[in-house]
Order: sequence, then C-alpha cells, then structure tokens
Amino acid sequence: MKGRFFSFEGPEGAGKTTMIAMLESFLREKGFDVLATREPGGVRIAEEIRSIILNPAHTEMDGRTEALLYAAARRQHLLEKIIPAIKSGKIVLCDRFIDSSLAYQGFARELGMDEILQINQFAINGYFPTLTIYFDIDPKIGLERIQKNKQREMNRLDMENLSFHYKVREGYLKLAKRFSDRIITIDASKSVDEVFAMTVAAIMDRIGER
Ligand SMILES: Nc1ncnc2c1ncn2[C@@H]1O[C@H](COP(=O)(O)OP(=O)(O)OP(=O)(O)O)[C@@H](O)[C@H]1O
Ligand SMILES: Cc1cn([C@H]2C[C@H](O)[C@@H](COP(=O)(O)O)O2)c(=O)[nH]c1=O
Repeated sequence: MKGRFFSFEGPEGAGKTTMIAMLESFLREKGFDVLATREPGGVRIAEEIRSIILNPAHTEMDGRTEALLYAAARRQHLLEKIIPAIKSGKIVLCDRFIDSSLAYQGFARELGMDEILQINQFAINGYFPTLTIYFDIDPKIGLERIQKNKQREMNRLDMENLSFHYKVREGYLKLAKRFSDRIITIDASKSVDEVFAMTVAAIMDRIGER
C-alpha cells in the first residue's frame, strides 16, 4: 500500500485533534497502518522547539524567530518521522503542517505568505501533504470551545487577541483558494458526527476506497 500524507488545519478549537483521533481508530479498524502526529512537535527536538515557541512567558519572541523555529521543528519532524512513515506505506495524519505557518506567521503576523512559503520550501524540500483538510470555524467559537476544556492549557499563540485569530482564518481562506487542488474546506461548526462524516468521505475519496 502506497503511503499517504494528510494534514489537518484550522484556527484554535476547530476540532482537528478530535477528528484525527476518530479517524485514526476508523482507519485502523479498516486495516490501514496509521501514524498520527502533530506540529510543532512529533519528535524530541521538535517537541523541545514547541515548548520554546509556545511558552506564554516568551513575549519578547520576534515574529521571524517564531517562523524560523516552526520551520526548523517541521524539518526535523519530517525527516525523523513523516518521511520514514510514508516510505513504509503508512497513512500519516498530521495535526497542522506548512499551512499553519502560512496562515499564522505569513498572514496574521504579516511576515508575508510568499516569504514564509520560501523558508518552508527549504525546510520541506517538496514534501507537501497529499491532501489538507481545513476545518473552518469562526475563531470566537473555536476559542470558546478550548476555554471550556479545563485540561487544555492556553499557549502563547492562543493568547493573541481576537483580531489576530480572525486574520488567521482569513489567511486560511486565502490558502484554500490558492491551493484548491490540495486543500478541502469542511464546515467545522457542525456537530462532531457531521464533521467526522465529511472528513471520512474526503479521506476515503483520496485513498480511493469510497
Ligand atoms: N464539532 C464540534 N462541535 C463541538 N465541540 C467540538 C467539536 N469538535 C471538537 N469539539 C470540542 O472542542 C474542543 C477543541 O477541540 P480540539 O482539541 O479537537 O480542537 P483543535 O482544533 O485540535 O484545537 P487546537 O489546535 O487549538 O488545540 C474540545 O473540547 C472538543 O471536544
Ligand atoms: C505548526 C504551527 C503552529 N502554529 C500555532 C498554532 C497554534 O496556536 C499553536 C500550536 O498549538 P496546538 O494546540 O497544537 O494547535 O502553534 C503556528 O503559528 N505556526 C505553525 O507553523
């Protein structure tokens, strides 16, 4: 079985983690070999970079430093975990990837989507996801969802103001238009079951087993 690389994107609280967990069980039950992972993180060095980036005390972090750290974490994660999994025929489900950098650092931080694409192309060297599912949600609703979840700690990016989170969404919507052959948009304001049904349909369609 040929390996596949799927990424899942969206503003805070869109439901990515929930959908990946449900999809992982669903695909395993169907007999697929699955690897679920996340960014920033997934491997030791990238998890260490994650804790530096997301530490709420690091308020002095420069935007370009932040963008470079995300790209560095991505490079390490890709080499150590994602590429070997794809090569061994696994289905990789990745919670965030390059589009997070384009929406958050490129658009919302105003560093420029093309500039961020350029540094990330150096990091990923052609390894774009097979398909990206963008869970679209009003950021206010997404933030309310994560605030209700008492186990979830707020990180430095979560703590940005509401207008930043609205720009993140605007960035994603631009990306969905620009990369329409790779990015599928799902309305994440629907119920968990409805969002899951749409997610399964999109993934199985791409795997070719619908
Ligand atoms: N469709 C949905 N409707 C209502 N609540 C949902 C839905 N999907 C997920 N949730 C709940 O919203 C909260 C956030 O979901 P989840 O952690 O999956 O989002 P996320 O996109 O991974 O967030 P983040 O990237 O900010 O960590 C969780 O408490 C989850 O149970
Ligand atoms: C990969 C990536 C992530 N971010 C932001 C998005 C979130 O605010 C955090 C990660 O936290 P999560 O709870 O695991 O979603 O980091 C970013 O700004 N740029 C990126 O490339």
